[in-house]
Amino acid sequence: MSATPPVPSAAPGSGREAGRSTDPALAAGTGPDAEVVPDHDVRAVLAITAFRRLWLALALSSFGDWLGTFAKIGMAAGIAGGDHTRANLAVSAVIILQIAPAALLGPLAGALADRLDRRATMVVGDLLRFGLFASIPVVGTLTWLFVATLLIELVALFWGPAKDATVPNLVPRRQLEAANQVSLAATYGSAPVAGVVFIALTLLAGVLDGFVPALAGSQVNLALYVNAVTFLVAALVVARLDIPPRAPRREGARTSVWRDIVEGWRFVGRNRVLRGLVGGMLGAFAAGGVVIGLGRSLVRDLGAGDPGFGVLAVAVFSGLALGMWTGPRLLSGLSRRRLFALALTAAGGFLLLVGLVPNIVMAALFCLGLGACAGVAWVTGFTLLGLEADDEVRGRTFAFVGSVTRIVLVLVMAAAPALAALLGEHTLRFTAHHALTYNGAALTFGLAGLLLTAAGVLALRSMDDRPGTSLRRDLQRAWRERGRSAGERSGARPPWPGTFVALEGGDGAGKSTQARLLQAWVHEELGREVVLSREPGGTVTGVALREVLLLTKQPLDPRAEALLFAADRAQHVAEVLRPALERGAVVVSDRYVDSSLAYQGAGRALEQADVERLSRWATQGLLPDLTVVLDVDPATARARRGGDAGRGGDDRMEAESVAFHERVRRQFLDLAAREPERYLVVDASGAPEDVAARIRQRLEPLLGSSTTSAGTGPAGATAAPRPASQPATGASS
Ligand SMILES: Nc1ncnc2c1ncn2[C@@H]1O[C@H](COP(=O)(O)OP(=O)(O)O)[C@@H](O)[C@H]1O
Ligand SMILES: Cc1cn([C@H]2C[C@H](O)[C@@H](COP(=O)(O)OP(=O)(O)O)O2)c(=O)[nH]c1=O
Repeated sequence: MSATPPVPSAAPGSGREAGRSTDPALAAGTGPDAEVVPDHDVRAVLAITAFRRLWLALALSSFGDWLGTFAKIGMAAGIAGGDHTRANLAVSAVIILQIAPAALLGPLAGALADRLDRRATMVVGDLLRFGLFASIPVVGTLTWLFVATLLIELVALFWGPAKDATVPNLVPRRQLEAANQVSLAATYGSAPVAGVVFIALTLLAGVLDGFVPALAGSQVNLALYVNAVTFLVAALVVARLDIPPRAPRREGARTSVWRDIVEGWRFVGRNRVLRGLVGGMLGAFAAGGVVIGLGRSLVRDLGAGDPGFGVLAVAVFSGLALGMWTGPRLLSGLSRRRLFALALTAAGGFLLLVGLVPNIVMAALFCLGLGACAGVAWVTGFTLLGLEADDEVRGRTFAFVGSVTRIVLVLVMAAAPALAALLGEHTLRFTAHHALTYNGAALTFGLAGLLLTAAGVLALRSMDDRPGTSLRRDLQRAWRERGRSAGERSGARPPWPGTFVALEGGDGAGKSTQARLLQAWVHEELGREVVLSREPGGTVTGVALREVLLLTKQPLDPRAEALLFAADRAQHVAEVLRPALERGAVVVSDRYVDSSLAYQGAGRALEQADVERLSRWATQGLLPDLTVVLDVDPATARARRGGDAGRGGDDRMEAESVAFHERVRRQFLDLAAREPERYLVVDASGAPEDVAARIRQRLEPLLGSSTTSAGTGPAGATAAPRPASQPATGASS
C-alpha cells in the first residue's frame, strides 16, 4: 500500500534511508531538540530531474490510490445495498483488505523487492494496478472488488519499497529531508485533491451514465477509470527514469525478517521515550481506524450521502496536509515531545466533538482540526522516532512500528462497526422539545476521542523532556516565536538567566563607543554584572585568529575566512558568552553572527544559508536577545575611522570597496527587518549620547525583567570578567 493510510514506513526518507545516513548534518541529533540542519530548500530538491520525475510518479500514484480508496468504499457500500450493517461490513472489508497485506507481509515484501530491479518493479507494478483498477467496474461484483483490492495492495507492497529505496540514490543526503517533505506533500496533499475530484466525478457520472453505458450501474465507475489511467501515466513516467546503479546491500540485512521484527520490538520496549511514542502512535491509528471504519455511517446518520462523505474526507486530509506542512514550523520553539503529545490530545478533543455535534458543517470543521492535529503528530512522531532510535536499529524500529500500527488499524476498523452496533442508539432529552439522538457510530467516535486524549496525556507522562516547566508557559513562548526559520528556531535560547546584546554595523559606525557607554550604564545604573566582549578576538585563541583575519598579507579564500570567523565565534561562545549568560551577566558583544552574514554572506557573496549554518553550528544556536544595528552610510563611517587616531590603517575588511560596504550595510538592515522584535536599528549618524539613549530605551524593559539573576548587586557588579583580550579599553581596531 502506498498512500492509505498514513503509516511511517510508507514514506520516503523513513527509517530505512535515515538509518543509513552518515551525513553529520542529518545524523547530528540524538535527542528531540538536537540540531538537525538539512537543506530544506524544496525547490532545490525538485530541481533534480530524476527525483522530480519519481516525485511526479509518486504524486500520480498517490492521487490514484486515494481516488481508488474513495471509489472502492463508495462502491462497496453501494453494492451491499441499503442495509446499514451490511454496508458497514463491506466498507470495513475493503479497508481491511487494503491494509492487511502491508501489515502482515510488509517487511517480507520489502526484503524481496530489494532483490528485484527497482525500475522494472515500479513500472510493472503501475501497469498491473492500471489493469486491476480498470477491471473493478468491468466485473462489477463485490467479490471481485475484494480480490482486486487485495491484489492491488500486494502489488503496492513491492512498488513502495522500490520507490523508497530509489529516493536516496537520486538525492544528496543533505536534501533527503526536503525530499521527504515534498514526498509527504505529494502522498497526503493528493488526498484532498482526490476527494474533490471524487465528488466531481460522482456528480458528473450521474449526468453521464445515461449516455455512456460503461459508467452505468455505479456512480463511482468513472472515478475508478480515471484512477486506472493515473497508474498508466505513472508507469510511463517511471519507465523514462534514469536510476543510478544500486549500492551493494549490507550482508546480513536480508537474513531474517522475523529476527528484525523481534529486535525492533525489544528495542522499543526498553526505551521509555519510544514506548511513549509508539503508544501514542498506536492510539492515533486506533482513532484513525474508527474514523475510516465508521465515517460513512456517521455521515449517513447526519443525512449526507457519498458527497457528504467526500466532504469529510477532504476536510480530514486537507487538515492532515496542512498540519504536516506548517505545524512543526508554527510551533518550532516547543519541545517536539510536548508537541507530539499535545497534538494527540487535541486530535482526541476534535474527534470527540465530531461525535458529539450532529451537524455536517460543524463535523467538517472539526475534521479539519482533527486532520491538522493528526498531521502535526504524525510528522513530529516520525521525526522523533528517527532521532530516538539508534542508527543501527532505526530501520527495524520503523518496520516494527509500520506493521504494528497497521495491525491496530485493521483490528479497530473491524471492531468499530461491531462496537457501534453494540452501543446502539441513545437519546438525550433536555426538555420536552429538545433532545439529541446519538447512534452507535457517533458514540464510538466520542469514545475514540476520549481514548486518544488519554493516549496523548500518557505519552506526555512517559516522555516529557521538560518536567517542572509549565506547559502553558512553554506554549506561550513557542507561540511568540512561531514561524521563525530553522536557523532562528534552533536559536531559541536555553533558559539561562543572563541577557545577551550584540552590537552590529559597519566599521566605524560607533560600536565600540556604544559598547562602553552601555557597559557603564548597566553596571552603574542597574548594578548588574556586565561582560563586554568582541568578535573577532574575544579570547586568547580569538586574538590569534584576528591577526590572521584582519592583518594577514597572504590571500585568504572567502571560505577559509568564513571558517576562521566561525572558529573565533565557537571559542568565544564556549569560553566567554555562555558561561557569562549562565551566571546571569549582561553580555555585550561587539559584533556576532550577523557580521558573518553581512560580510561573508553579502560582502563576499558566499551562500547565505551556508554562512548561517556554519554560525549556527559554531554557536550551538545561541542568538542574542537583542541585536542593535548601528546604521550609518559607509562614507561617514570611513571618515570617522580616518579621524580615529587610535586605529592603524585600514585592515583587510576596511580596505574593501564602497560597493562591498554598501552590500554589508544593506544586509544588516535586511536581517533586522525580518525580525523586528529581536532587532533595534539606530541611526548612528547622531551624537554618541543620543544613540546611547535610544539603545537604553529599548533595553530597559529587557533588562528589568531579568535583574533577579545571579551576579547582581553592587558587590558583584564591579567584577566584570573580561575576555582575555580587553576590547573594552581603547578603540576596538
Ligand atoms: N555617534 C558618533 N558620532 C561621531 N563620531 C563617533 C560616533 N561614535 C563613534 N565615533 C567616533 O568614530 C570613531 C569610530 O568609532 P568606534 O566606536 O570605534 O566604531 P566601531 O567600533 O564601530 O568601529 C571613533 O573615533 C569614535 O570616537
Ligand atoms: C565578527 C566578524 C567580523 N568581520 C569583519 C568586520 C570588521 O571589518 C572586522 C572586525 O574588525 P573590528 O576592528 O573588530 O571592527 P570595527 O572596525 O567595526 O571596529 O572583521 C567579518 O567580516 N565577519 C565576522 O564574522
